[in-house]
Parts: sequence; C-alpha cells; structure tokens
Amino acid sequence: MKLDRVVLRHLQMKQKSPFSTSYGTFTTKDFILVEAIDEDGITGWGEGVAFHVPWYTEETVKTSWHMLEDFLLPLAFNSPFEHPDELNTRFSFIKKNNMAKAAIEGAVWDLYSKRKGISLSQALGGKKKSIEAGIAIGIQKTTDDLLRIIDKYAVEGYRRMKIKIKPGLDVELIAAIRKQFPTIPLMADANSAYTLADIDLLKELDQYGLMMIEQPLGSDDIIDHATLQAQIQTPICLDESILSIEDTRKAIELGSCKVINVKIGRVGGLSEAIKIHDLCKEREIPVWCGGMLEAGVGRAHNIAITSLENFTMPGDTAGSSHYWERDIIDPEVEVKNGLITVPEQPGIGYEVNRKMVDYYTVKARTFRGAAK
Ligand SMILES: O=C(O)CCC(=O)C1=CC=C[C@@H](O)[C@@H]1C(=O)O
Ligand SMILES: [Mg+2]
Repeated sequence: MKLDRVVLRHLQMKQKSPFSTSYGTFTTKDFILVEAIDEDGITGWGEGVAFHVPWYTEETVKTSWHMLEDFLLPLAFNSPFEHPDELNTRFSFIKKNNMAKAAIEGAVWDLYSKRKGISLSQALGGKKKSIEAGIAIGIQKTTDDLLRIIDKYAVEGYRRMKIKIKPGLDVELIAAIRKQFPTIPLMADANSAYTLADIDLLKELDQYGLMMIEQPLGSDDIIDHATLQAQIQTPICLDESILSIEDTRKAIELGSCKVINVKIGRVGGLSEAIKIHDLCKEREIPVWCGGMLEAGVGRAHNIAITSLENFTMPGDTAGSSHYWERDIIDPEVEVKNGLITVPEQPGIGYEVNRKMVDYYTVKARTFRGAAK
C-alpha cells in the first residue's frame, strides 16, 4: 500500500447540547478529518479526537495539525507498507501526540480493510455482530434535570449510564439517582477531580453499587489509584492514565484498576488499542470503548474496535442523533434497543457524506509525497 495524497480538514460541528465535565464545557466540536488516498485511488477515513482546548489531554486540533503536517504525514508518505501496524512502529520514535498519530493510522486501517474487501471490524479481529451502547451524560444544572435525562435514555434502551462527578457534586447526586433508579447500570467519571485526601468520600460511594468509578485521581497517576483501589470495593476504571500497552501492564501489575477505558486516540491508534485489548483479555481485565464526542468517522472506528470480544462492557457509543443535527456519514449511527449493528461492508462500513463534510469544513489542505 502506498499513499498518494492525504487531505486534512478542520471541521467544526455545533453540538445539540453542551457537554460539561469537572474541567469545563464543550458546546462545539472542532476536529481534524483525515482522508488518505492510495495510488489506486482508494480512500480511507480517520478522525482526530483532540479537542480545541487541552483540557482532557495536552493535545489540541492545532497541535495535531502541526504533528501531522510536519512529522507524521512525511513518515507515512516515506515508503510503502503492507499493514497499518507498520505506521505504529514508524511513529514510535515520536513522543506521545497519540491523537495525531491515531488520526492518520485510522485512515490507513480503513484503507487497508477496503483494499482487502473486508470490514474494519474483521480486519481488527472483531467477532461481534452487534455491540451494546452506553451513554455519557455531562454535568446538568439540577439533579432533577439529570434524573429526567437518565429516564429518557433508559427508555431508549441504553445499556449503561455514565454520569460526571466532581467535588461537591458526588455522593448526594448518586444517592438521588439510586433512589429513583435502584438497579440501573450506572457509573461515574471524575476526570481526575479528586486526590487521596478525599478517600473517605470515595469510600462512601461503595454503597451505591456503581459498575465502576472512572479516573477519580490524577490524570497521569497509577500509584495513588492502586492505594485507593485497595481500599474501595467499587472497581476503578482508568482513562487518562493509560496511553499505551506499557501503561496498561504497569497499572494491572500495581492493581491500580479493575477495568480499562480504551480510547483509540488516547492510546495512539487501533494497533495499540488491539494490543491493550489482548493483554487485558489475558489478565481478565474487562475493557470498553470510551468516546470523545466523535462525529461519524470516529464513531465508526469505535464501533469496529468494540466488536473485539474483551470489550465486554457498553462504551460511550451513543447514536449520531444524540450529538448532531446531521452527522457526516450515511447512514447515521443508530441505536436500537440499546444495540448498534456492526457494519459488514468493507472498511468503516459507512459512506462519508461529502456535502456535509464541506458544510462543516473551516480549513482544508491536500498533502502529497514530500508534504508541505
Ligand atoms: O463521547 C461521549 O459521548 C462522551 C464521552 C466522555 O465522557 C468524554 C468525552 C470527552 C472528554 C472526557 O471528559 C470524556 C471522558 O473523560 O471520558
Ligand atoms: Mg473519562
């Protein structure tokens, strides 16, 4: 496989509703859409998941564009490759910038599976025909608002509710949810809002039967999480702390978590995500696919990776209409009875709608051979 050209586009899509976490609120999603075209004119699509601000990790849309333009695309154009895993190796001497790496690597995985005439799910080793969908709900103005929203999604059939918590908005909030929904599959994501000084409060959460608590402590920590996990019953799920297979191994060996949230962008791409999946399977650690408020292309990649067998818990994979008035793929991602069908068509299995892509594009540039 040899790349002929790559089109980078910066898209801006207004969200249907704001998404608030312990660190801030998103109302508009800015992201990079990658279109990679090979020498035979076949196209693969990837989606960068870095936000326009470095709140979740240090990467942004601008840093991703810079990394792609100045370092990653030249490496991708450098010589032909047989398999997308080779990009992961080629990029490995460049420190971090995982979301930028994953954006081009994802486009190449789509291209690779289209060239083989198989679905991306099949190319990744996925077995499931459908996946269970969970939903992530941002911080709401009032508890009543949150309860209403949970009720709506429960009726729609979502298989897991994830709420966001932060200091001052935790134990009472979860108690109120449990009062109204005693058995609903519920988890809480703290996005690193606590420290070990909050251990008594975090122990209190054990009484509410949460599926897990996601990233309660420091965003780069695995030591304090191990101390906390030893003292609470609720499984800890690591998100921000896990950037690679090595981080995964260390966290498992230290006992820092019992579950891992695999985000393709955060770990540097699908090749690394598969390795993490395989190690977790071997060590009996369940994984699930985290969301980054993706548009259709990123969502399609998430669906494909979730079809691997150790993705045993529902992820942040809501349907397109939860986020957007109009997504950039056809058909849009639909959740029926809490399930999403894994496409069987070659590649990501959804058509990219170029009219919608053009509508949302604020900047575009084509790179060839030597880039620049
Ligand atoms: O994609 C979704 O539906 C939202 C998933 C979600 O919870 C997150 C999105 C973006 C940044 C993070 O706060 C975050 C998470 O921490 O998992
Ligand atoms: Mg999280």
